[in-house]
Amino acid sequence: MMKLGFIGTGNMATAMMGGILANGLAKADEVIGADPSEAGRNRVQEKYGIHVTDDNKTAAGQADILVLSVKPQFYADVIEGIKDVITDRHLIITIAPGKTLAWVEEQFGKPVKIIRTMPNTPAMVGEGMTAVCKNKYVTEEEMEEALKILGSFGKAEVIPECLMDAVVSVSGSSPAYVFVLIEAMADAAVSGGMPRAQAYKFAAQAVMGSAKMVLETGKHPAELKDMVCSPAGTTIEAVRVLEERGFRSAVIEAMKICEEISKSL
Ligand SMILES: NC(=O)C1=CN([C@@H]2O[C@H](COP(=O)(O)OP(=O)(O)OC[C@H]3O[C@@H](n4cnc5c(N)ncnc54)[C@H](O)[C@@H]3O)[C@@H](O)[C@H]2O)C=CC1
Ligand SMILES: O=C(O)[C@@H]1CCC=N1
Repeated sequence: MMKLGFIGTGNMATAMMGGILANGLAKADEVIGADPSEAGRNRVQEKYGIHVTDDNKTAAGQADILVLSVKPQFYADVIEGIKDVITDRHLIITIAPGKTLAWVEEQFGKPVKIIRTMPNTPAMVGEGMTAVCKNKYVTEEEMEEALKILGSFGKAEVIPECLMDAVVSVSGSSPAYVFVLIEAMADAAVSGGMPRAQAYKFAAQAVMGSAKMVLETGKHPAELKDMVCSPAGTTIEAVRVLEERGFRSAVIEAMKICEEISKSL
């Protein structure tokens, strides 16, 4: 069995580990996480029983597949610190926005197998969406192996690298916009008299069901919207106000900023 390492055991690493361990793609004993923060290390150790260390080199040396799960700002320093122990045995998985295959390769300063991905936190509940691309040193078999691991916590799809910034916006960051939407919907339901806990459940289930309809019916979202809007009914009035307040444009403009920031990192 391959050993799996994580440099940085924060939110995204924790979400990925959860799916990988729950689906038996690795045993806790085969996973090691490195993090300078004691609280961060304790969290994953208590939750999953994996090995932890405060030394990135130790984790990198032991791992066959190594996920760089730190913020993009720390990538250069982290790579500088581990590159000596990285060999042609290693498969490096990146999850940072903006960090291209070419840039990461250059930081290592030698031929290294790199798979660039963009996951999202719904990985925590097995409903992640991960975009994947690779550099020329990664074989098709290694890519298959990586897709199995990344597919253990949701959907994983190969895309051309030039789409990665759009992916950051549409699936990497988008859970945050959806959480804001759910929170706002629940606030309105509370204002209508519903207890808060129940309001979150109703709002979240409606969002999940709507997403499932898009994925499973193959119908255009506009057609699905029209099916909800009864003539002279309640929904079309809600849609009218959303359009008047620029809901659609707010989403698009927010996502374009997100994409731009990703490009600049
Ligand atoms: N949170 C999300 O929804 C997503 C995050 N990402 C990417 O995942 C990466 C990690 O993000 P999060 O987990 O959200 O951040 P986080 O802040 O939760 O976790 C980062 C972890 O890295 C540790 N760390 C800091 N310096 C380190 C070093 N020199 N060596 C080892 N560990 C170090 C921190 O102590 C922290 O535990 C980022 O590149 C982010 O862009 C990608 C997709 C989604
Ligand atoms: O906010 C961020 O920078 C990361 C990348 C995608 C989701 N979270």
